[in-house]
Amino acid sequence: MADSLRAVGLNKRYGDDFSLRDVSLVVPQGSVVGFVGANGAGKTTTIRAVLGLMRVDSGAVEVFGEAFGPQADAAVCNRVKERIGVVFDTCPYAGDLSVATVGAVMAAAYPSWRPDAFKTHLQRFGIGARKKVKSLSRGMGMKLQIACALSHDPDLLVLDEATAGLDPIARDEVLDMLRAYLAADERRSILMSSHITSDLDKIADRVVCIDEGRIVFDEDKDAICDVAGIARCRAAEFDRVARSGAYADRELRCARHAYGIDVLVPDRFDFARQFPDIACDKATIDDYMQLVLKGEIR
Ligand SMILES: Nc1ncnc2c1ncn2[C@@H]1O[C@H](COP(=O)(O)OP(=O)(O)OP(=O)(O)O)[C@@H](O)[C@H]1O
Repeated sequence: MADSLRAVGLNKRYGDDFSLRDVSLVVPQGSVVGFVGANGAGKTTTIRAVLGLMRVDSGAVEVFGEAFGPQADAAVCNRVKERIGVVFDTCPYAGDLSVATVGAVMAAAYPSWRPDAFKTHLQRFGIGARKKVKSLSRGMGMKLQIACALSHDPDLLVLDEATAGLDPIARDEVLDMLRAYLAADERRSILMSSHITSDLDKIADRVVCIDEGRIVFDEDKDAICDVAGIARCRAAEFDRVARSGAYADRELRCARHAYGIDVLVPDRFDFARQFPDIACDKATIDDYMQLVLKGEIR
């Protein structure tokens, strides 16, 4: 299938403090791409860049195969924008608006707006239509944004920390809604940034990690959560693994603890065959990120 979103070589400099450096990102149709990274790594900046909400110094973005962004054809961009649902980490609607008025504003902006779907999502989230935006808690504000984003049947959802501020039950409910959204049309796709990597574990197909404005890995989720492993070594075992010739120079990442050394290995099944006496657990996205970003290289 084609790509819903393709960003190539994005560069953006914010003074001397921060730059996006050659950021490329692809969201294939029918897939969920999780976007992770530490605070200040550049996730929101990248998302704003791909949504055309800021000018980049160089690079290109295509959405649904069309050039997209401040430099692209305005009519094309407006058409494309109608097919994107966006949720930011803070509620963007004016505080004095009622929830019903937010719905009316969305209906005017999106020809594909479905009032019945909006009503259903609000009911599911327990948000009263008469409530003022300013009276909503942070979690309710996020739910309102999610209800809005899903009610115009977008082909691409871009979620920046959309589950932040939601309790675990609400997060699971949102993940269910996202699964239903995807199941309704196989071409739909999602780009979602999150610090709650257990959510991405449940829904993502790929995980892209950014650090200090650069993409540091772009991996199949199963390669991280099913295939990769964390070997729990003692010092002598780690030496044996590192000298075995099974791994290239600088291929292993490790973290030393008082009780031993955790080593990220790319394939835990292969590791178990070669070193059956050393325990090797599944990796989580958090383990993988920590070791790739902060691990000692061996
Ligand atoms: N308009 C701006 N002007 C100058 N610097 C900015 C601007 N917007 C963001 N930055 C800087 O860019 C860097 C990346 O910020 P960004 O919001 O993209 O990070 P993030 O990965 O989304 O972080 P978090 O997880 O904390 O939300 C930060 O150092 C931030 O201070």
